[in-house]
Amino acid sequence: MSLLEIQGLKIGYGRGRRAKEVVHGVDLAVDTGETLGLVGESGSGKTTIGRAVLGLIPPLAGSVTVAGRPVTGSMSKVERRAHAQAVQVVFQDPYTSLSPSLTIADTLSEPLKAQGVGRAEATARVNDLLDRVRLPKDAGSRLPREFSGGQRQRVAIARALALRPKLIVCDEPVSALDLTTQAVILDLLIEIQRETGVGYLFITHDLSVVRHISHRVAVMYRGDIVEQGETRSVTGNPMHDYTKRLLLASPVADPREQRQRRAAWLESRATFCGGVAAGT
Ligand SMILES: Nc1ncnc2c1ncn2[C@@H]1O[C@H](COP(=O)(O)OP(=O)(O)OP(=O)(O)O)[C@@H](O)[C@H]1O
Repeated sequence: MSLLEIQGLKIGYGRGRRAKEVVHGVDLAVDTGETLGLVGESGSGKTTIGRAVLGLIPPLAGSVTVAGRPVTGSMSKVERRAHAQAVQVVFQDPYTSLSPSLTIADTLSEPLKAQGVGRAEATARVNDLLDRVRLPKDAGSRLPREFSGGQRQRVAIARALALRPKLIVCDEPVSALDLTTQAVILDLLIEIQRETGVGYLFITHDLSVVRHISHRVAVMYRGDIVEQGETRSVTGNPMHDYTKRLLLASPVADPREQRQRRAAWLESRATFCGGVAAGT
């Protein structure tokens, strides 16, 4: 059994006549030590799936299991606690995801204390976490505002690692960073995965990020997975028209190839689904 298993997952928002299904029966899996890139345009349902994995939205149908334990809306307190230990999250915005009034050490020790870890062990683990994300030890006594976006994202990663989770939902964790910092943070996540065996459900709209970090990729379009497989094969030989469009929209270093892609993308925009694809 995979670390994360999602089967026939349907999710909707609203009630009664306002009810709207936005995820239409999705199957996904992530193994220990693996990164699955969940890619698709804005509004396709990626974050909604991430929230279901975190146990924040009950599904309309289907199932989510993490390390063999079902994630449901009716988990007991003990089950929720075990789930919070097994699955953590890193969000997109390093400027709003950290409490501005807590020192970095307090930010990192908070989840440890909530799980009953004693003060001395918490201090040792905070130092270890700072080391793991390559922040200096004296970072612990400082506040988030004293750090750059990339450094704050290191803190957010350290906080996610504090409880030694099996799985981390990474929801656009590098989208707010400049390109160089993006690459550094992605390399850090890869290194942490090699050291700890953590699995990542890596949500992004950016295929170049997926290429960098994901072993496999699942492409979402309007609430459905339209294609999934090994990253190399999906990005090298896409089968679905929507994946082809995403690839054309993904930036490349060579300016000439970039111009050709832009022209092809504009052409595909006119023809794909009669030009009505959302968010383009
Ligand atoms: N709390 C909510 N209430 C009602 N509808 C919602 C809610 N959250 C999301 N939606 C809708 O669900 C659909 C999927 O949204 P979701 O945020 O999962 O997409 P996404 O692929 O993560 O997009 P983005 O990349 O912009 O975050 C969208 O149509 C969105 O408007």
